Amino acid sequence: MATRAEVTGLTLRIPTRVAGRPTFVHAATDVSITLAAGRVHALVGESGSGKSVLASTLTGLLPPGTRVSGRVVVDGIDVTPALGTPRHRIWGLLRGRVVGSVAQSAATSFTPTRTIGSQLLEAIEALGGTRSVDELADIARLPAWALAAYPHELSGGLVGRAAVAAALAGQPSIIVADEPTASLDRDLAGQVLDLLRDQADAGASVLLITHDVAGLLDRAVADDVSVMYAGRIVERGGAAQVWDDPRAAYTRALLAALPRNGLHVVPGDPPALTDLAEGVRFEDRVGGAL
Ligand SMILES: Nc1ncnc2c1ncn2[C@@H]1O[C@H](COP(=O)(O)OP(=O)(O)OP(=O)(O)O)[C@@H](O)[C@H]1O
Repeated sequence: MATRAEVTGLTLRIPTRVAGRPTFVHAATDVSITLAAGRVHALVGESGSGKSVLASTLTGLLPPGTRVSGRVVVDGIDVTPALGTPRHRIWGLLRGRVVGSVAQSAATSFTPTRTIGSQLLEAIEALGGTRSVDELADIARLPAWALAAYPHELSGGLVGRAAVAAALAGQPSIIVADEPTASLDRDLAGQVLDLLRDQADAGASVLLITHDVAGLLDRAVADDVSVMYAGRIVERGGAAQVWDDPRAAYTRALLAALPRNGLHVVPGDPPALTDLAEGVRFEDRVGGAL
């Protein structure tokens, strides 16, 4: 199975200020993750655990001044030296063409005053894609009338599918989808997840960032799962193993919070990632509640 992207021992510290005092957000600590051809890798964890920042290393969009150690290889290219330089020419070659992004908020990723079809055409031309707008629409199961529509005329599900179509305009081999189902109901979310699954089945490597564990389970969409807590990967493995036999207390807590498992809300609050103590663990958060 070909490796499409590999993150190894990645630590990210984002400069920020708390009460006027300069400090760092511990967004990622010693993170390793592998994206392989033909597979959907789900990255799950509560809000603020560092999932989006980690994903932005694949597109070179880290916050300015982020301190980086570790290694990121995309499509065989070691992009580590370019991680802090969003305008580095390597990102112009990779963004959209090798790494396609499905935005967190699909609706706002389109210009409101232009039709979906014209924006897809523009993306294809800008990225030198060889698929036509109709082909993209076909892959994303967008009806023909949706191409002539303005973004606000489409339902959430259709905008979600249009966002997947846009991400595919440059025929990327890696697709990063950051909460692509965030504002969708269960059926519509399922349609978007199915599209991403189709892309993996056609050979792409998909990084699917979500806190919707129920949606992942319903569609059996993921092959691999990494669970992130406070900037660290606390569990990784094949989806069946992680869901059926979770090793980490945090994974068990996420699963117990699902309605089907009794809706046991994850106890306590996620830690702030500023001035995070070294080696902070979920077990410390819940104390004797486990
Ligand atoms: N530009 C930035 N400057 C300072 N801190 C940032 C910046 N971007 C993200 N962070 C911080 O990095 C940490 C991780 O954020 P991130 O968005 O990656 O979490 P997440 O797991 O994706 O959560 P969500 O699902 O809410 O997006 C948070 O503490 C966030 O406040």
